[in-house]
Amino acid sequence: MTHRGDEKLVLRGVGKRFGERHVLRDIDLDIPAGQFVSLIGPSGVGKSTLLRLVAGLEPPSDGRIDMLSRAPQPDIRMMFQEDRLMPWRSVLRNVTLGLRGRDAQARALLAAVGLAGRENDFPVVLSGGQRQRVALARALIHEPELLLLDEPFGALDAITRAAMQLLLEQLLARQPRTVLLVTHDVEEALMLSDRVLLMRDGRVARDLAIGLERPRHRGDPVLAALKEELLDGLLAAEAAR
Ligand SMILES: Nc1ncnc2c1ncn2[C@@H]1O[C@H](COP(=O)(O)OP(=O)(O)OP(=O)(O)O)[C@@H](O)[C@H]1O
Repeated sequence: MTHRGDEKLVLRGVGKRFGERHVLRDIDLDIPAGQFVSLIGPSGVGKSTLLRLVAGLEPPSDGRIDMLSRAPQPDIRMMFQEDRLMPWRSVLRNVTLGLRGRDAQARALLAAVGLAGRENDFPVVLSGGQRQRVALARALIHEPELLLLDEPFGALDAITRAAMQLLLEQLLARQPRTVLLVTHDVEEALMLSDRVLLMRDGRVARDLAIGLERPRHRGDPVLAALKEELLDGLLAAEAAR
């Protein structure tokens, strides 16, 4: 489905309970088309749970989540810390999984993620960063209205991680998508996001607009000040657990 620019993700009074445990509460959010939003917060605060609710993998206990779109069935794709590729399928066949007649598009996407010439390789011979590139191509070939990223670069070394952040930024500049990213890395959130949500005690405690120009520079003093502010917020949220 082509990105039309008029979709919107809306959450109203969303809560989630697992038995007695109230993990998420009172989440109200409006995320317009093309916005890149990061979710940060202490471990166990409910970031992944929120992503799973938005993906429709689990129902909320309270409230509602709507993807307002002209598409009858908006496409939502998810990417995880593990690549979740099929080891018995080639790189190309992982990207075209469930699709027919899209080889040319898959090859072009693999070239865009830096894997030209690796189409016939199997995941086992790729590095962790390369496998995440395939996972990214596999998500993007569907031209999703919404891309849900659950710490997709969390298992990568710092340099590969920075390269993946840059790649994601470049791909999104060419083909904007609405993105929800869960990350523990405050700098990653600041490099990529239009908006950072800091979660605390199952709620959105801070909703910070990041108005920095792109491409962004890690040494930018405004970014450094925002980083400090978010780290302080994270530490306070951690202390309140
Ligand atoms: N299916 C489930 N059944 C019971 N409890 C669950 C379930 N899924 C998540 N939880 C609980 O909900 C809370 C939030 O988990 P979640 O994975 O969303 O946190 P998170 O913020 O993503 O944490 P992390 O940063 O460590 O990945 C945790 O206490 C977790 O144990």
